[in-house]
Amino acid sequence: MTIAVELEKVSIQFGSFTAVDETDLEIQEGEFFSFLGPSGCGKTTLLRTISGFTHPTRGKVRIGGIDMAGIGPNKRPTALIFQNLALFPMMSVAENVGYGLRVRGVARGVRDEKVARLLDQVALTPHADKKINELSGGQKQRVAIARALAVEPKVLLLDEPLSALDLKLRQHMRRELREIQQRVGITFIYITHDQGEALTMSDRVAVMNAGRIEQVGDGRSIYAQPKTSFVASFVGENNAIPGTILATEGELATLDTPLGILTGRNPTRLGAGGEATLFIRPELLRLSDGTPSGCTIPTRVGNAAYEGSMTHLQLDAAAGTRIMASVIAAHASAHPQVGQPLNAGFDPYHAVVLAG
Ligand SMILES: Nc1ncnc2c1ncn2[C@@H]1O[C@H](COP(=O)(O)OP(=O)(O)OP(=O)(O)O)[C@@H](O)[C@H]1O
Repeated sequence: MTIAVELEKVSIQFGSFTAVDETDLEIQEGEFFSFLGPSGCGKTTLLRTISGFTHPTRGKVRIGGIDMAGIGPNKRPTALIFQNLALFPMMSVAENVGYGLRVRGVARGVRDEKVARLLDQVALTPHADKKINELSGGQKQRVAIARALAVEPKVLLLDEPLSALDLKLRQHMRRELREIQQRVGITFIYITHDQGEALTMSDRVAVMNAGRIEQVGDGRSIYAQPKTSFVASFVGENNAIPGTILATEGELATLDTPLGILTGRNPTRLGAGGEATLFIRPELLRLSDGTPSGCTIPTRVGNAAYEGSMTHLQLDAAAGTRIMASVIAAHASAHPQVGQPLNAGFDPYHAVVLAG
């Protein structure tokens, strides 16, 4: 595989504040790659650095193997789509898409042909003559993408482009963006604080926290095999139970916690004696009024919220700890009485023990 974008020990400082800290990363050609992280973690700063609007304080950015130091945004093989899209309201859809070609002096005939092909790729051919304010939110997104693709970037950078849309349209556009990316086959780099967006669209996701990438992987491994406490808590719902490691054996670590002695996988090979947190996903708890096999946390039902297909239970455990459990609503254990005692059990291989 060929590397489209490479960051080598990139640090970006604003005065004494470090927005991005010694980051190494390789993004492959044709990959849909997302940066996921909370507000202020440095996602936009990294994207602006790849596009050339911000310069690294230290380290190198390479695109297509070429060091981008001293190369301005207009000279890079990248295009950036902003959150507000920045479309030209007085121009038609076709004029917007052809704008970049017109300013580059591309001849009319060539331009028209290319605009027609791009409109077809983003399914806007019937809307070519409309003005921007005659379009829906999703159609405007597609105009912005076609306009960016017109100048044939090798890498398309997208800065939270769906955040202004309502939930239904956002979910629809996730599929559309992914389909457009697969059709045109170039690298998409996408930033978002919405984990659903990142996990559903991307080949790989980088989870960022406070200027550092904590983990890179496909959606499944980020969700099921978090490598840090931050990733375990930030991506998806999780129960976090702090404790002290009593013993380790093979892949497993056993913790002394306020909720009892609990065991989980120990992927980072933490040693006995240290403080750690055991994470167990709400949907991986088995609820029973008997004694389930594996680890058991005694609880009482605090609250049950029915949400269509799933029921979300809040369970009160020892030491004022609240445990979340999600059960398929059709399942018998999804309808307990408030105050009823229930044991929440789990298979130790479904839980993970991480530092912090
Ligand atoms: N030009 C600047 N001068 C000073 N500090 C800046 C500048 N640009 C960004 N920062 C700081 O760098 C940090 C990272 O900002 P950045 O915009 O990259 O975050 P983000 O992860 O994209 O957040 P959001 O999701 O809110 O857009 C923030 O603390 C921000 O205040």
